[in-house]
Amino acid sequence: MRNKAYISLGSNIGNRVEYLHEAVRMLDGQEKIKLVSISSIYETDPVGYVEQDPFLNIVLEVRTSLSPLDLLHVCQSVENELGRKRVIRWGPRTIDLDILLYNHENIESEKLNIPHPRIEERAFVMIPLLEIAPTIQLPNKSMPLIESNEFLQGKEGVR
Ligand SMILES: Nc1nc2nc(S)n(CCO)c2c(=O)[nH]1
Repeated sequence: MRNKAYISLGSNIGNRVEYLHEAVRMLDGQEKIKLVSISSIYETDPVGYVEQDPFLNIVLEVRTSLSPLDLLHVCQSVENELGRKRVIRWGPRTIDLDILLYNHENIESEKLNIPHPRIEERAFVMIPLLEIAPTIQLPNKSMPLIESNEFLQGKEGVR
């Protein structure tokens, strides 16, 4: 399995830890996906639609022989299996899986944008990602994320 991908998982309804564990078990159970690393679980305030409960977030590193689109389909089937109902866009969800990175590829399509467009604005993504991949560098960037991201450098808002 020569492809490396990073996946962000979040849950803010019900037994959040169990939903995360079950989603990880389902991903790792796929023959074409191998779990390599899993971050700590972070409790995070909701961003986007803020009238909802806090999330638990993790980031995984996986190896896979699946194409980005097929990996997306697997993530979507895990969401459906665990009862994700898109009642309110950006609203509460039992489980949410977002593909953050796939090798060093840039993918822009209707169904899939990689790197995930909001990686650099979301501490709930960057902190667990950097925990498991401290030297990660986003495609088309000349520096590692930890150096290039203003948010992480504490410069955000300082002009
Ligand atoms: N803290 C936090 N806020 C979020 N807002 C949305 S939408 N989501 C779902 C992922 O896009 C989250 C999340 O996973 N964590």
